[in-house]
Amino acid sequence: MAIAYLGLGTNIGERYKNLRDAIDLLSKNPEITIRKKSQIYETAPYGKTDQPNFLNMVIEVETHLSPTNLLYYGLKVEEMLGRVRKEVWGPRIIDVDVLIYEDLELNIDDLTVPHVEMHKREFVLEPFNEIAPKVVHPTFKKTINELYKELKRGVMDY
Ligand SMILES: Nc1ncnc2c1ncn2[C@@H]1O[C@H](COP(=O)(O)OP(=O)(O)OP(=O)(O)O)[C@@H](O)[C@H]1O
Ligand SMILES: Nc1nc2c(c(=O)[nH]1)N=C(CO)CN2
Repeated sequence: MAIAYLGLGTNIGERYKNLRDAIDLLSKNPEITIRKKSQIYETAPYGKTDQPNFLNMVIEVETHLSPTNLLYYGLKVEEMLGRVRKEVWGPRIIDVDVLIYEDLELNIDDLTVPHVEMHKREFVLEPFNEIAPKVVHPTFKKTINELYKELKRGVMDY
């Protein structure tokens, strides 16, 4: 049994429903138990800025799935909700990212854990900090709360 954190994001269609549906599908998998859910945050688009605002949240799950199978199930949820991949960082019905999986650092074909960009993204760190401020980022050896505060202060240099 492992603890993992997933980031959810949506900026097309019925955004609240998209999050509800994604959580529903995640919890329908017998290998996944949702333990905590952050609030839903309305966030300005990061990276590619000429697109609608996002709703973002972070959830804590307990799972028997391996990191790769958790990723694949997240991709399946994206597919079931009708996401069509068009452009990197572009608009999406739902995005499911594996942020952290236990204290693992993995860099394999389809999966990099911790998520490579997570420490630079307020839309990830703010909800993550709400539900799990003490979780340690395995690469930087800093807590989510420390990373969040650093990002807010603008002192990140990695
Ligand atoms: N930790 C991870 N979580 C989710 N996807 C990952 C992760 N690491 C690598 N990937 C790969 O990235 C691909 C996701 O591409 P996607 O189109 O969702 O990127 P994006 O959402 O536009 O950008 P970002 O991943 O920076 O949020 C997946 O097919 C998956 O194989
Ligand atoms: N606010 C916000 N901006 C983004 C998001 C997101 O989920 N929220 N996802 C992106 C690609 O993964 C790119 N930019």
